[in-house]
Amino acid sequence: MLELLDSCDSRRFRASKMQINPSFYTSSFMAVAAVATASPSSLIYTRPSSRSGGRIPGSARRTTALVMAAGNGGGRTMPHVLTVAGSDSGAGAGIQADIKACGALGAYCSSVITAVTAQNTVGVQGVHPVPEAFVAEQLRSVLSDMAVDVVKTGMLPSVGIIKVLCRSLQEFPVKALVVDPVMVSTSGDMLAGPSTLSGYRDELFAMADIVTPNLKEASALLGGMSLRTVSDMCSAAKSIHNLGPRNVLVKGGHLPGSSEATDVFFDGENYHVIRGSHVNTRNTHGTGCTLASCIAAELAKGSPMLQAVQRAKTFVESALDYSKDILIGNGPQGPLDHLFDLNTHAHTAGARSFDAKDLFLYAVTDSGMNRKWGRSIVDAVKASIEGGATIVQLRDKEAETRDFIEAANACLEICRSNGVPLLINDRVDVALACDADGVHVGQSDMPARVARSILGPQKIIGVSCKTAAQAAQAWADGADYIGCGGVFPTTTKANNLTVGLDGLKAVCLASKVPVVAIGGISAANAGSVLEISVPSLKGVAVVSALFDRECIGTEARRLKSILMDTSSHAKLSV
Ligand SMILES: Nc1ncnc2c1ncn2[C@@H]1O[C@H](COP(=O)(O)OP(=O)(O)O)[C@@H](O)[C@H]1O
Ligand SMILES: Cc1ncc(COP(=O)(O)O)c(N)n1
Repeated sequence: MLELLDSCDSRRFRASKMQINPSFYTSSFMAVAAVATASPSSLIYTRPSSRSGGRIPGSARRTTALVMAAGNGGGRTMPHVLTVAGSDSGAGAGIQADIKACGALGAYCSSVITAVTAQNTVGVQGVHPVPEAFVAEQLRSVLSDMAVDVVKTGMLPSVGIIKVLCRSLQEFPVKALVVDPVMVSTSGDMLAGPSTLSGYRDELFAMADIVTPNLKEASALLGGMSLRTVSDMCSAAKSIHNLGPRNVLVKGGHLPGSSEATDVFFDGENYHVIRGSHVNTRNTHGTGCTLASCIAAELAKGSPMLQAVQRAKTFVESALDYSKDILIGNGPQGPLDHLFDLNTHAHTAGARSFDAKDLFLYAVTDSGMNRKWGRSIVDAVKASIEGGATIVQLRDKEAETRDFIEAANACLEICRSNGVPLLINDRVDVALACDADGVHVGQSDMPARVARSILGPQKIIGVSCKTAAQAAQAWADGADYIGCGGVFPTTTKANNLTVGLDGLKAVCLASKVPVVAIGGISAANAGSVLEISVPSLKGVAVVSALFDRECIGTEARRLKSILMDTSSHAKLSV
């Protein structure tokens, strides 16, 4: 019983972070409650209905899975995206792109195939839709067995298939639905007939958390409206929003005469013009599928919607840039290399998985502050992640080693289940003992070079630096990032020299590794820090602005939104 309620709580924790589709949680909670009050054996031995072809019917199957998972002590779950889309034999778009994109972002991707296409870099040579009943059967197979977080749709070749999908989603609610209304391929070939427009408008959009049409698709959905400018894209986003989805992203990859790749995001209240650099390449086949899959993967990982969209956009831009010279096929539209990150490091055996974006909102704990507010380190870390912290560092200069390891293990569990790295301040032994993601060392702690030789190539190492020379040394010693500060005066660290915004800027300009700013940073000045606008500055680290506050979650949310606003307005590369 306790385990069941625990798992329910952690799901609700993620739900509140995503702020989408609460019905999923209601139904999961009810399923858990039903299991908790029923005899487990009566559920495990539910007789399969003949209509379901010998399988256990959906809802009972789901509750059975919960019982079994709880009975097994609960395994490690993964963020899970189900893509419902067409197969592209050339593997640049469709199901194949979706699986690669989700994999690259750390999400598991199951697939329901709606059509098989014969396709390559020249165009689409043939389309073979899968019968509706078999699409329904695939949906039931996946949704009745696996805890899918997010469903992402691609090519839905007929209204019948759209209706089948809607019925499945009503039977098996998920946390979020991402709809990419695929109609025409980059090569100009039709992938879904005009009759699907009514299916999207009348059935699927009302269930969607986000819809991601390109310019042609947005125009078709709006009866042929002409879309030539960003302002047209905003009007289109609003009109499509009126059709029912919670959010709309109109993609401007094909905006005529633009030197930027500009998309418009509309959440029903605010417009966000998301600008990216236009990559000059023939390899743009599958960008739309990739973008929607990345949004789905980020949502499954717990990101809020706007952040998911921004991360997806950055991923597509990086993939395009990395793949711009790749030669696959002889036609005009080549594919992307979704696994560019893996392939960039493929030559470095055991490459570590540090992502500089994780430095965005860096929470550094303080044992004294937690004592003062009467909360445990675990509760403090949990609240900071709930509020949006992207990396956590445990800093405790007083704890007994045994207590420190115990606390680190408990925090690691929370961090891992939320995809947030956990670093240990100074104590390389504690990091090794609990297999944390890495350490952060100061100038008088163990030298980074020694820490690297002890921890090996895969762990993350950060070093505190105040000068360009220290930053150069940290890089030479194998550091992954540096923390630069104190930027502003602070009471957290005695006798800490303040470098100011100018000192921070000088270090950022000199550093060959990503930088996080630290020292006296709070909601009042975080924006001014990011505004120094040096590409190596990836985020801010905060101590008292989170942990010396009554409500850590609220403060983290406030800081995160300030950072996101500043970075999107100033078009910073954080
Ligand atoms: N050449 C490019 N350089 C940079 N970003 C691009 C380029 N082409 C498309 N994008 C981006 O890729 C994403 C998919 O857009 P788009 O190509 O318009 O969709 P689709 O593949 O559905 O036609 C968008 O975020 C868009 O801005
Ligand atoms: C099976 C399938 N699904 C989607 C697309 C759209 O991708 P793109 O617009 O890049 O051609 C495609 N070409 N094939």
